[in-house]
Amino acid sequence: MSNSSSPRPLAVLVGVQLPGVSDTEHAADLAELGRLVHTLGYEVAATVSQRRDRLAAGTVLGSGKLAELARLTGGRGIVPSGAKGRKSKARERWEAEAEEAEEQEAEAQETGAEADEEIADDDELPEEALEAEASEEPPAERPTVVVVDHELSPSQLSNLERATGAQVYDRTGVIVDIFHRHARSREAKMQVEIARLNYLAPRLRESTGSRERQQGRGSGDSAVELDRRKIRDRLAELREGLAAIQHDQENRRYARRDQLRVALVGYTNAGKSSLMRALTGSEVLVADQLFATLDTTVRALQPETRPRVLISDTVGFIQKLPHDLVASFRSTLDEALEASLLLYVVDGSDPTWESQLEVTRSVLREIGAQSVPSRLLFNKADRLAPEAREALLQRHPEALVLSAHAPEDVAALRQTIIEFFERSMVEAELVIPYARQARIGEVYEHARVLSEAYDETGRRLKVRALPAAMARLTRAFQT
Ligand SMILES: Nc1nc2c(ncn2[C@@H]2O[C@H](COP(=O)(O)OP(=O)(O)OP(=O)(O)O)[C@@H](O)[C@H]2O)c(=O)[nH]1
Ligand SMILES: [Mg+2]
Repeated sequence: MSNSSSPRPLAVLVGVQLPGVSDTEHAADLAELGRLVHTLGYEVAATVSQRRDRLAAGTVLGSGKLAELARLTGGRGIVPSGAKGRKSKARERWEAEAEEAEEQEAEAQETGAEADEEIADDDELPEEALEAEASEEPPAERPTVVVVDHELSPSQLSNLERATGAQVYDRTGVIVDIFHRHARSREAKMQVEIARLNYLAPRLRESTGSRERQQGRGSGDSAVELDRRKIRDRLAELREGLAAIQHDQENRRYARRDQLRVALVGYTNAGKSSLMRALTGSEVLVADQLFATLDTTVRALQPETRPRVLISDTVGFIQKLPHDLVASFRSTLDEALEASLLLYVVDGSDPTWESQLEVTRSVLREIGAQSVPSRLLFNKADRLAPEAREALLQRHPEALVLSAHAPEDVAALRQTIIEFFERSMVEAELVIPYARQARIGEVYEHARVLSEAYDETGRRLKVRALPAAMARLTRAFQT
């Protein structure tokens, strides 16, 4: 099938430019979708884009554009159906929650109207008002996958599959699949499976339903019910397993509570793992892929400081990140919540850095991390012209502009981190009775010892530590 220059299967991107979305934003959205699709292993062969008031309720695109898309994939361009379009119902469906959609489907089955075959095209703009581009030449090999840059209802998804003859993904589906592929730890795998089952459940219902309807109504209900029960059971099992893992993690986090902690947060591919590597000398995965990192890694800042500073690398964010996925990565993000300092990593060389920063801010706001002290880092400075660098600093004079690949920049960042903690530390004297010398290690772990003296009461240490750590140490060694 594939030739040597293009060993990847081909995909077509589909985007609808809705009112209020500028050309630049629309192009950036599609470019990002292309990178997601590439991360998933496909080559983008063409893009079909249409300007519309809203997504067509039945098939996203209007009939003309749908036919154009189907020519690329080799499909028929229409949804095989005898059913009349009933727009209002279709629109309701589009807006409805998955559970509601399910009820409507049952209702439609009863009245004999196939809800998923309703196509409403009358909200399409006149042909001349459309600004559409598709790649001129259809590729020699046909794309086998269509990826739509919007969240699709189960019926839109199956309508598009029938019209194009290709496998159809929506944006969420692509992200869920990438997460599935990149999950490494047991915890991440479980989190992703929960998100995936939640995502697949309504779609599974739909496709199972239509297959069974072909076999005769009624016969399928028990099978669908069985699938649902299986999913429910599996979800319960996963949640239980996850709760146990997360309990362990909470304990580990609790043990680290007094340590100096920094979390790298930011948009996917901004360079968080690269900075993590550079700051800690660890071998975390760095890749030019979206969502390369799904697990939180915690390592000490190198060369080690006293007390040591722990750095965590976290999962990246993306615009329109499905809520379920955010929820399932909650525990990863708790790491950020408990840090004393958040480093917001932004790819300064990306023309959409502002909206990427906004996405990061809003996710962190959502989990309540907006009050954690933070520092803005514009990464990939090696790709910036001096003027671009200036422009960034003009917008954010408080930011650091740096490159994860430049050792002197990383050294400066290390210094910034150390100074941040230095400013928040307090000094005090601890007296360690001779009887409790065995616990001296705790002092060294959480504080920096400035001087030592001995007298009849014990060892007198002048130390610097964060206020909370100091309070705990003082209590621990009180006579
Ligand atoms: N030119 C340049 N490339 C960089 C820099 N930092 C990171 N990169 C590249 O950007 C890509 C993504 O880097 P990662 O460190 O994996 O990014 P991340 O933020 O951890 O991404 P996710 O884990 O996917 O969220 C890789 O190809 C890196 O080599 C930099 O300072 N300059
Ligand atoms: Mg990473």
